[in-house]
Amino acid sequence: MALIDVDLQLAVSDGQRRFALHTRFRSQARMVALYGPSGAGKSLTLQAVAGLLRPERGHVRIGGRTLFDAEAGIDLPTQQRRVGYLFQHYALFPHLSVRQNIAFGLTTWRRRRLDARAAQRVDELLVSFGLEAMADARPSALSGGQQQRVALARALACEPQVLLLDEPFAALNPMLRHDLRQELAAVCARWQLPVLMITHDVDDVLALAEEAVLIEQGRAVRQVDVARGTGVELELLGAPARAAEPPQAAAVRRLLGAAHG
Ligand SMILES: Nc1ncnc2c1ncn2[C@@H]1O[C@H](COP(=O)(O)OP(=O)(O)OP(=O)(O)O)[C@@H](O)[C@H]1O
Repeated sequence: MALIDVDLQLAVSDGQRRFALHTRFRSQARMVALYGPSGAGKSLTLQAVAGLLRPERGHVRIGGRTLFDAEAGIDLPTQQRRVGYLFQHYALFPHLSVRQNIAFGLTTWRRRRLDARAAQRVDELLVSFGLEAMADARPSALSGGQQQRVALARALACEPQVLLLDEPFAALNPMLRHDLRQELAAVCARWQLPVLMITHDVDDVLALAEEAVLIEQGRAVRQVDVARGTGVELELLGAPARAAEPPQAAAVRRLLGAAHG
């Protein structure tokens, strides 16, 4: 059984334009990158996995759990999907402290106080992300890297069974990216979660992902094994995998770079 098994069909429209999405891929890898040009449908895919968008057809299975299955009539609400979501630019609440940001998903509008177990979880996250000293600070007082850590801690607070990362490095300067890639890799290894990550940057793929799915014009077109530097055309699933020339990194760049001609 695949760790990540996604088959999504949906259409969105703003009244004038209609965008049809059909992304289908399966992976045994723990760290999968969704890569492709702007407007290709990467965020829509992630949103549908999280339950923020309802597909018309298809299914989402992660770690053996079915989150959505149109045919079987299964559509778990977002809160029950056990999904940790790291938004682009982190979407931290500026008026809340670091501690309150991390705790946010564990409270409700009616009940703002944490129970003892949830409070302990928040404390543990503050420690494991090295944020205790700034627990009462506002996000604006933190560096880009610290903000990313708060956002990751918040995504992990609900004890998710999958982590969805939307451009986790987009808000960072290139100097920080390198360090935070290492940090994110360590976090993912430590929490042993399947991760689906959107990126525009092939260096993110090379540094972090085991597999990358190339998304173009609303379709998952190619699945790339990063360690081997090989790819499979998804529209022709069942066809033999294409071998690419070494070195591995150059092959991955070429396979993914094909998105841009
Ligand atoms: N709610 C919506 N209503 C109408 N169209 C939408 C909606 N959300 C996204 N789209 C359109 O769907 C297409 C895919 O959007 P999506 O955000 O998934 O792209 P993306 O690959 O994540 O791009 P980027 O890398 O720039 O974030 C785009 O053309 C976008 O304009």
